[in-house]
Amino acid sequence: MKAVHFGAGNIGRGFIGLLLSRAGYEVVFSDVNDTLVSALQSRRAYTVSLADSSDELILVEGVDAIDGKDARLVAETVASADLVTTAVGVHILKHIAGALAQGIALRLQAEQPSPLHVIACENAIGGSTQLKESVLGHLPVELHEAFNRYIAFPDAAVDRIVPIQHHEDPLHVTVEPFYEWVIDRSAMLPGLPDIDGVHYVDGLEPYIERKLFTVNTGHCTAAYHGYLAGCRTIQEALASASVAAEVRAVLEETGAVLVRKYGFPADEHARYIDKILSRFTNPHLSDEVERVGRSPIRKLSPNDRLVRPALLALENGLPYGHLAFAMAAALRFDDADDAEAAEIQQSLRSNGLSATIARYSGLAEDHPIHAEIVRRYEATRPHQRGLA
Ligand SMILES: NC(=O)c1ccc[n+]([C@@H]2O[C@H](COP(=O)([O-])OP(=O)(O)OC[C@H]3O[C@@H](n4cnc5c(N)ncnc54)[C@H](O)[C@@H]3O)[C@@H](O)[C@H]2O)c1
Ligand SMILES: O=P(O)(O)OC[C@@H](O)[C@@H](O)[C@H](O)[C@H](O)CO
Repeated sequence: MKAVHFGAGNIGRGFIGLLLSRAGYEVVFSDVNDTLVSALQSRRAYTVSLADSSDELILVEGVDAIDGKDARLVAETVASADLVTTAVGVHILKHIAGALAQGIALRLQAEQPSPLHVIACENAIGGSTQLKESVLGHLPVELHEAFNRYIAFPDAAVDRIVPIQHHEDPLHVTVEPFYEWVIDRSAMLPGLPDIDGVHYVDGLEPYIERKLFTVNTGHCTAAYHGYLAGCRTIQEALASASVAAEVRAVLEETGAVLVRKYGFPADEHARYIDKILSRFTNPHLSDEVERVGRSPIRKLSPNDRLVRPALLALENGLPYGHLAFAMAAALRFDDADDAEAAEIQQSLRSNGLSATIARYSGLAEDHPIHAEIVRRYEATRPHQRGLA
């Protein structure tokens, strides 16, 4: 069995590639990073270690790589694969869609095409569905019926913290011991063998929202407030009592939404929050606030980890003030190396606070959450780097 995995980065090697290889797949990574591609091609293996007190080194063998810039080669490799997965970043999905569509078109030429599952392992609601829409846009209408019959794009939720890291060996990756990979079985075609370690569910929404609105909302809250407090890492941020209190407060807000919406038992959800906070403070990891806060435009978008739970809170008459405070801190995330952070700062200078909030969050200027973000923003100052 062959899997093509787009993105030989931290999650690609440290999570998805590892599980697929253990499940018996020959994993072919497609990446645009020449260093990673040539190292994988020459060694056909890499190592993973766990961020705990063990010194276990996991060897992942039988892997290969192709140059993701070579669309023809990517298409041919997809044409002969049993499974396609991605971990490239949700904003990159549209860039891989063309070659993926070419590969799918090649498969669909066969008299009896073999089914294919394409699973986006990104931090987004409906990542595979978004990829499917992009791929469809590259395919002629006459292929759409066969496409819908033979190609499935089940949505997924993936959870494993893998910080940016630098090792002498560019392929080695250290990952936290915890992982969770949930796939929407209801969107799958018959015949794909279960992958060990994957949790299959009928209906992904509770899983992706619980993960995104707890792990990722808590994480970016720590990153944005930590950044303002002058912290370098998430571990440092959570060592600050004021930042840790904000993170817990935001998780109480999203927790109330999740318990109301999905009926999770409150004590079970409280344990889920505690477990996540303990993962953030793993002393064997050092995770920079710039990574966790990266792409603030994406994180402030209407369907993502801050605005969506705040809207659900408002709809249900629940509090959202700490979520608004995290959004205000996101607007102060002034990382010059982050193109989205730089764009927000430019918009604040050119268009002002109110228009910038409306533009990136989708919240109209007379929306109550918009007003709360303005109030919270005005209570912090950029160079103060401390909680108001
Ligand atoms: N790191 C984590 O803790 C974590 C956990 C869960 C989910 N995620 C999600 O997984 C995704 C990847 O995150 P990551 O931390 O592994 O990032 P990463 O930067 O380490 O890896 C992304 C890889 O994609 C490659 N890439 C970029 N454009 C490409 C293209 N056109 N074709 C093929 N490859 C391309 C990059 O070269 C890089 O190797 C993101 O959506 C992220 O939100 C990350
Ligand atoms: O990858 P992002 O930018 O969506 O979010 C940054 C982190 O919160 C994220 O990568 C977490 O480490 C991960 O989602 C844990 O499962």
